[in-house]
Amino acid sequence: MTHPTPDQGRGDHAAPVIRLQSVQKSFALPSGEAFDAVHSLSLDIQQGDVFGLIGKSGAGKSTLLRLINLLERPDAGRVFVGGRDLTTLSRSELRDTRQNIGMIFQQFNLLQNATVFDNVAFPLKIHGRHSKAEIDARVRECLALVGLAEKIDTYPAQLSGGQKQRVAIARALAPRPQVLLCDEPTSALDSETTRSLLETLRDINQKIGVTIVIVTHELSVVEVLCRNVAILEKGRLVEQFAVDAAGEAERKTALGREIDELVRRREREARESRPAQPSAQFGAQELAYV
Ligand SMILES: Nc1ncnc2c1ncn2[C@@H]1O[C@H](COP(=O)(O)OP(=O)(O)OP(=O)(O)O)[C@@H](O)[C@H]1O
Repeated sequence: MTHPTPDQGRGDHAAPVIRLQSVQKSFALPSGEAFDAVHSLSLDIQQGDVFGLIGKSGAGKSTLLRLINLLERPDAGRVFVGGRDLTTLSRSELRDTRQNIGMIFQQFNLLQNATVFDNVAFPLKIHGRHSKAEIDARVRECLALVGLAEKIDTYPAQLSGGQKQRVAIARALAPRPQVLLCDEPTSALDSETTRSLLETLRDINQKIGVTIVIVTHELSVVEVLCRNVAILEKGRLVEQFAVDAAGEAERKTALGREIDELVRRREREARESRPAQPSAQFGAQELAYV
């Protein structure tokens, strides 16, 4: 099976790269009752977008993200990525299709006993479709993309948190996915490292057109990185808007109003040519609603 490259995918502006149709996911509580973590939710995400998922703790953000690559299988509804309905695929078809969906996590999830090279090469090697030379070239390309070319022979234990997350990004991008799912990718990082990682993600989105879906509890991450954002409450999508459309519509949620306020503040500061202070960008106020 061949996967469309991001470039191929970009040609079709009408079809979303991700389409969730009435997806439902329940978990069994210890009492035996079912708890709806994601409740009949529909969502389209366009190719090349940087899309944020936010909401209070327990709102269902991570579950929703994991439904996109079927790490969580929906109890009902359909999940389309790159035009394929993942819910109808066999195990081996799903394994193939997941090459089109990279993912990174809060705790990086690197192979500790493997070098940076072997970590990034891993998804290419397990598929057995690439020659040694192709793998070598692709690993170097991906490490250059995340600014870590010189760390190729290093082990994860020798890297900082930000560098580990960059390796994870390089590994996720190695199979040339259309979609990169990010589950709280900056939560384990300090504010300086967060800022630099967000710049890298934005750069990658612009350079290769990969669609980024990011779960975060930091509103500043949405404000700095995302083009569109969806707000979840109790497993439902309650609001969705373009981040740069601050002030154009009344927001339904407190989180929506807070994002608007952050965007407006940044615009005011830009007009007054007064750069925002790092502490104001990644401060405690973003955590207040968790
Ligand atoms: N495997 C599971 N088994 C049982 N309950 C689960 C499971 N995974 C998630 N849940 C429950 O589903 C709800 C949604 O969880 P989820 O992790 O998606 O929320 P979240 O918005 O990402 O929260 P946080 O910001 O705290 O990570 C929570 O109440 C959680 O306890």
